[in-house]
Amino acid sequence: MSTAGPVIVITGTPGTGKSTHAQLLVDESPSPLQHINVGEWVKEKGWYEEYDEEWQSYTVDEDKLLDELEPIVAAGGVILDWHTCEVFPERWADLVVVLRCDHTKLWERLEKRNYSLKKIQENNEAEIMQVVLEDAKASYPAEIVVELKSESMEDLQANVARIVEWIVSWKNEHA
Ligand SMILES: Nc1ncnc2c1ncn2[C@@H]1O[C@H](COP(=O)(O)OP(=O)(O)O)[C@@H](O)[C@H]1O
Repeated sequence: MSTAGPVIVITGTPGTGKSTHAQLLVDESPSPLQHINVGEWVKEKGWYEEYDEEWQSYTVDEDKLLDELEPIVAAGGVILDWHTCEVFPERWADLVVVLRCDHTKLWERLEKRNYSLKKIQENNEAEIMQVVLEDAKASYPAEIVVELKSESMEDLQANVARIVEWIVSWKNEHA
């Protein structure tokens, strides 16, 4: 939506590697990208209605979130890193990357985060049921949704290289 740079949504079940990918992409991108860790921003900026003790998560104030992010997204050159993507208006995204991970590996990653068993199970099940992928497909045109495996460092490197290539062609098209 802007010629300054594309808007890349990186989504996936918690622990699939969104922030790791976003950080490497910021380093390797041919044009400047701002990494917005939406979950962190929600917490830091108070864009939530309440904290849900049972699920150890924040109930996001979606109107506030969208109002605040709109001008930042409109300026372009951002990575929106969040475990859900159907909240964002379709027009925002130029590319939607959905990271996937084998559920055994994902379980180990989430255990290391000291998540409650309930939260680990919920996320693991969501990954097996490919909830985020289905939501992404339902929310955006098929041609901008890309599913990428994130199980190893090789996957990480290859995924970031592929997204960098995509950015180069996006820049050429929008020059
Ligand atoms: N492709 C990958 N290969 C190996 N480990 C990974 C990969 N992607 C992420 N990780 C590891 O998994 C954990 C969760 O990654 P993170 O980027 O924080 O996930 P998310 O942002 O999706 O919650 C981190 O310890 C990270 O180092």
